[in-house]
Amino acid sequence: ENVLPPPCDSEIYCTGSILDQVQKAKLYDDDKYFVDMKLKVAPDIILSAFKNLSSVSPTVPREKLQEFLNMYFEKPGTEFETWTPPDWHSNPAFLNKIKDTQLREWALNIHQLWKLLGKKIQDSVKDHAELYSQIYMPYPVVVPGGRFRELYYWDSYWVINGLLLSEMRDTAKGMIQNFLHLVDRYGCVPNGGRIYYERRSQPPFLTLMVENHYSQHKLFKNVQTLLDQEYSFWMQNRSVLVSVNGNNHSLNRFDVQVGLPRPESYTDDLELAEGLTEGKASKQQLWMDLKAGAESGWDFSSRWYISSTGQNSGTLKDIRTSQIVPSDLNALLCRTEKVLASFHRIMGSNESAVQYEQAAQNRLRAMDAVLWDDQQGAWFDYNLQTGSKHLQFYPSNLAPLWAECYSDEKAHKAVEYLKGSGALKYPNGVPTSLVESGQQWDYPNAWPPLQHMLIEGLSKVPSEDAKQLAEDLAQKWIRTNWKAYTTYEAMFEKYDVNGDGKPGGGGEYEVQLGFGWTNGVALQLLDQYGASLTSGSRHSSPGLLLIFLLLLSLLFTLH
Ligand SMILES: OC[C@H]1O[C@H](O[C@H]2O[C@H](CO)[C@@H](O)[C@H](O)[C@H]2O)[C@H](O)[C@@H](O)[C@@H]1O
Repeated sequence: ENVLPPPCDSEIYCTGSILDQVQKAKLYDDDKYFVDMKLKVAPDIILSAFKNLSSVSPTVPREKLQEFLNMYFEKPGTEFETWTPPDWHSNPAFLNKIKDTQLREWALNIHQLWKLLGKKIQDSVKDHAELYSQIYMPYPVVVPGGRFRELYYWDSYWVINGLLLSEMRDTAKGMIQNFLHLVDRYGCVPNGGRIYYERRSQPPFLTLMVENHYSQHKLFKNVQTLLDQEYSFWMQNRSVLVSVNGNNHSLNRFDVQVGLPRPESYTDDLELAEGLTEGKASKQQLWMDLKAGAESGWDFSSRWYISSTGQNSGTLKDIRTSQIVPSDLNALLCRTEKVLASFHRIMGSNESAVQYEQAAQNRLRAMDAVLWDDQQGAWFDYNLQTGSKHLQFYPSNLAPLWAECYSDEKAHKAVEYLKGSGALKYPNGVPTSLVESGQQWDYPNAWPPLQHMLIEGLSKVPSEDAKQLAEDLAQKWIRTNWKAYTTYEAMFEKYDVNGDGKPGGGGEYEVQLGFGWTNGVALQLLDQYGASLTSGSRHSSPGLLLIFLLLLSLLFTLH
């Protein structure tokens, strides 16, 4: 088990006795608080001061620990300087597309939020990296908000799409440059901008970020090289061979070969591992699969459970993320391969373009063979332990529609699957699953990125029916976000499908507000469907109400 590397090399933020004792003492409500604090002096001085302190009593009493923290650590959030995005202006064109005046006003409020969520990291983080867990970024970042005081990888895809609608091209470009810088430094994009995230990633959206931003711009050779490098990271470290009907298929999974508890959720991981009887090795396995769950972005969900009987059931202790081949990750990589092929064509490197096209075709074939279920009519996660699919509903079962990675008539079947799944009956969005596990990536929570991928996927299906469904889901989601906003004056990271404007819950931390991807998705839907969306239900739109009143008065006249 010692072969596994720790989450990072810092003996304060990722391993060691200070981390262990401070987190176990539960001095703060959230374990993330301590690992986000800045050191007041060099790590060596802090380590030897702690050594002295624990030589008196190996378990340092709570009050002494608090004194020690007051002396050597600063509260989180001090690493930013005051900054307002210079490319922010008050009237981006997309606002004029929104017909409902209340929604238009709200969109302007959301647009204003970029000024609060945009942060510039001080130069001292670059010059004295050893004092911070925050990773220095050369360009300003837009953070999700709340406890998330750093850049997040997959969140930023929706943030950047929102920034582009807000006509903040420089801020969006800076975000992308930060991610390219991270690939250059780490070989992949870490989960988020903290050193304790550096040995795991998140769903790889960088190529699609570049595609959206550079569509009207020149693509540079060095950008292409870094995108290729990120792709290689996923192929070299996250591939798995699946054998079906005598054929081998290469697909991808989330898999983090890193030991120890997650520093930012240290006591959660320790407590979860407590009852394990099989010794330390199985603890390490649990912690690896928890990190792989975090890498998936779905931390945590029944989606990653494999119980002792091989079923997709159980509790968080049954998490086996690395033993599951996810449909959405493979759909995303398929779309990435196609975009990388087109980038290489633009750059004139036809040989590489052909290789990527071939990779996309191979993946399509693998997804057909391993993930597609013709009887059900959707793509399901594949369990490597049992060699079977998990047939429970998750919006990720429809991800290939969003990625446009499917063959034949599958799209129409998938729309029928969705209609029959039971997931469309909720008034406030599509739930993350139909299982109430207490985890945040399950029922009754609905998450912005999943709503967006589903809506975009349906809107691309060549059928009026699917397009109408997409629009109906957009209306539901906007109404949920709007209702919560009118009640709490806030945008949340997730919502409750039954709550009529109620934020989501569950999982290991309180629901957060801010919120980067929620804002990005709301702006995208308001842009796309702004001509028809209303702040009330569809039936209370002024047009329909007027027709209803006219009919009513006609009836009265006839009588
Ligand atoms: O601290 C617990 C976990 O928090 C993050 O996950 C959640 O927030 C992220 C930021 O919005 C989001 O990307 C992720 O999908 C959420 O589940 C973090 O990414 C995890 O690594 C961390 O353990």
